[in-house]
Amino acid sequence: MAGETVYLAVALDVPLPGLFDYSHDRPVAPGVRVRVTFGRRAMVGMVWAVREAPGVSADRVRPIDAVLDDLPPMPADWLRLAEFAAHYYHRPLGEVLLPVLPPSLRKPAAYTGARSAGGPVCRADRRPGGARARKRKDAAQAGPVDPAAGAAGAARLVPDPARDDEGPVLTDAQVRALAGLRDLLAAGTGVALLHGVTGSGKTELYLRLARDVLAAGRQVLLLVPEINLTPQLEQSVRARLGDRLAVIHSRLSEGDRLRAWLRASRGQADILLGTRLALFTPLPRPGLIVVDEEHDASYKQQDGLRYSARDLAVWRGHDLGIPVVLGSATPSLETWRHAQEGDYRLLSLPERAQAQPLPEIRLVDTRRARLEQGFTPQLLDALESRLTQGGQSLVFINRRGYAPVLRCASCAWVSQCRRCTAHMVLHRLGGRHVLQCHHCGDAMPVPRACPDCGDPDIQPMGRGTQRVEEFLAERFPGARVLRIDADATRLKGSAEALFARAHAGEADILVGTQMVSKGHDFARLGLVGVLNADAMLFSQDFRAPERLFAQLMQVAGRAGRRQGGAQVIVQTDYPEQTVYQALLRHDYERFAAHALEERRDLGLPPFSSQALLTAQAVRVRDALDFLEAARARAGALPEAAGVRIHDPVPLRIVRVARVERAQLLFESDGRGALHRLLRALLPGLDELARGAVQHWGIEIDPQEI
Ligand SMILES: Nc1ncnc2c1ncn2[C@@H]1O[C@H](COP(=O)(O)OP(=O)(O)OP(=O)(O)O)[C@@H](O)[C@H]1O
Ligand SMILES: [Zn+2]
Repeated sequence: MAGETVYLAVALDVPLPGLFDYSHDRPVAPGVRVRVTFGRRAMVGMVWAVREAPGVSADRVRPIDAVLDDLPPMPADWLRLAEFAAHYYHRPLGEVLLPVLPPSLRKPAAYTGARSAGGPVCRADRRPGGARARKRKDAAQAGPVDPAAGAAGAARLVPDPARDDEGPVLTDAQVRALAGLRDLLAAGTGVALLHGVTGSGKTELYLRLARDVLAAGRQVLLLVPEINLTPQLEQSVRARLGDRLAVIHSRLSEGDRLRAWLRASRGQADILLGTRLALFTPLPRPGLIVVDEEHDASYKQQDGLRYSARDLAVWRGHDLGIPVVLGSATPSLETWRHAQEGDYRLLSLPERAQAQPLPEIRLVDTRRARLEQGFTPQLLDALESRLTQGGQSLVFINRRGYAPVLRCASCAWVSQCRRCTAHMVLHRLGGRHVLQCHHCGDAMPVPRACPDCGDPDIQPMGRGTQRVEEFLAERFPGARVLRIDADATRLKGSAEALFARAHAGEADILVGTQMVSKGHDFARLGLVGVLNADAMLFSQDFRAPERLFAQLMQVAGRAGRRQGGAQVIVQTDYPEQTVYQALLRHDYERFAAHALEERRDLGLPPFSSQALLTAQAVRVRDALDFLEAARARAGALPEAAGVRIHDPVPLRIVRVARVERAQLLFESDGRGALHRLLRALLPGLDELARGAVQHWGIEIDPQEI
């Protein structure tokens, strides 16, 4: 074969549609990476197909620079997943295939130069603990080989049977749910929603099910929403299922990420635990996908390919013919509806596993209260009495920094970002205060006096985690107050360290944002206080109540997991709102029924499908004009039948880093009509966007509107 020119259709991560033709002297299998020159840049691309003739004239086709044969071709099912994602999210293939690989596999520089040593894969394999060393270790650790499971050729490993009785005696509800999950395994396909209240032992069931899958010689993909939840789960998995585990998330070093990816994709790891990006790891023996806290917004990628890892997990499971388990105390309404309609099998854990009752919830009406730094006397009293009893408390406020805005007492000046339509947030940094914009990252010192009128009396308004921390430390001098938020955990390793201290009981009062609200199992936590929940109540986003309810249920669920008598105090101006009334009764179903009815009346998801066209320009007028033109063009297409096209509107925070943004919402009752319209519309939009529009993009199933 060598010598004959073939043409390779190569996917590249460039913002241009289509594939790019290169030539080579022999065919290269789809799914193999190649190094090519694009314009003047060296890039890593992926071969998608071999063609007999190029799509452009042959003398313009360049040869590829090198075939990167340090890995076998990406497997067919992985290529199908990427192809589906590209198609569904309306993106060029190259913008899916390459960004989802570990970074070192898509950097041309990693393969050139004397020190590349044959590329990152070879380097990883040569390291102590790399593949070769691993192989020996794995062989030594592995249990007996199960001859019956060897159908696919590979030697299948059975976990050590002695581990079988580990773990608690299951509750009746767990036994029933586990039987349901095992039915799914036996059937080899299907989606289950494991709806279990906080602390009901969902994790325990994932572990039991994973054991079955491992025993059959298959791999488990276990997705969690947040990096901070991986250490806790990693520990349980190792303790119960052994060390054939790989962990993937975005905070790993490139080397660690590549090694974990290699171990999973070579079948050396039986369990892959990770955040959303782990979904795109090839698995040679997949047997089960679990998506824990499936409702969590972190499963949605918010830039580049705006995919939902939860939705793609369901697709991948179906494509592979393996079961998918979605777990949550507060399922997304999309998932809940699937379960109601019978598309997903609903399995419920209505009670906590350790016979602890759910915490008592109190709504404290802040309209009539005398507040001290945002705290009602009821909450302060409750904190006080927990302190005396030696219990731990959590004050939850979803706002980081010291205060959301600085204001002049005598004129109208407020700390406004120069580059965004947003306030600059006051932060304490070391011993000083600075102003920071949460949208563009701009920072500036706090002015000594009002820049407009010169009055030195400028005051912080409202409060964030830092101010709450400061207040509590003053108010309760003996208490150890520990703040956990994005600022406190910025340094590598600091999140682990802070959570370890919280878990070890080295804090009496935790102050935290949503980071602390999910998944954690703090042993002594008996009181949760919620400040400022109302901020989310009246957002224009139709999903705001759903998110607020889920967040409150989650944070409430941190309390009293090991001891009774736990309490949750939610301060609100609107105790009569449905969200709070349902929360009071821990009643997800009531909330979901109410919210679904509203969505049905308004034709909103899950009763319709949505897509959002966004545009950016220096002036919002230009973005709006473009969207208006797109709207007119879309409306004139025959595919527009059955699709509702809304009016273009500026984003709520219209300007970020001197760029103004607007959006146009498409909605239809059926998914098909919406996608047909987009497929007809999108290819022509670049032409409309010429001139003032800097960027436009399409987002399918947007989560924030
Ligand atoms: N059958 C059981 N008997 C006793 N304890 C159990 C049982 N099942 C689980 N547990 C324990 O109960 C606690 C809560 O379980 P787990 O973390 O699995 O709940 P969860 O439903 O995942 O909670 P959340 O949704 O709040 O994260 C854990 O400490 C777990 O070890
Ligand atoms: Zn800004």
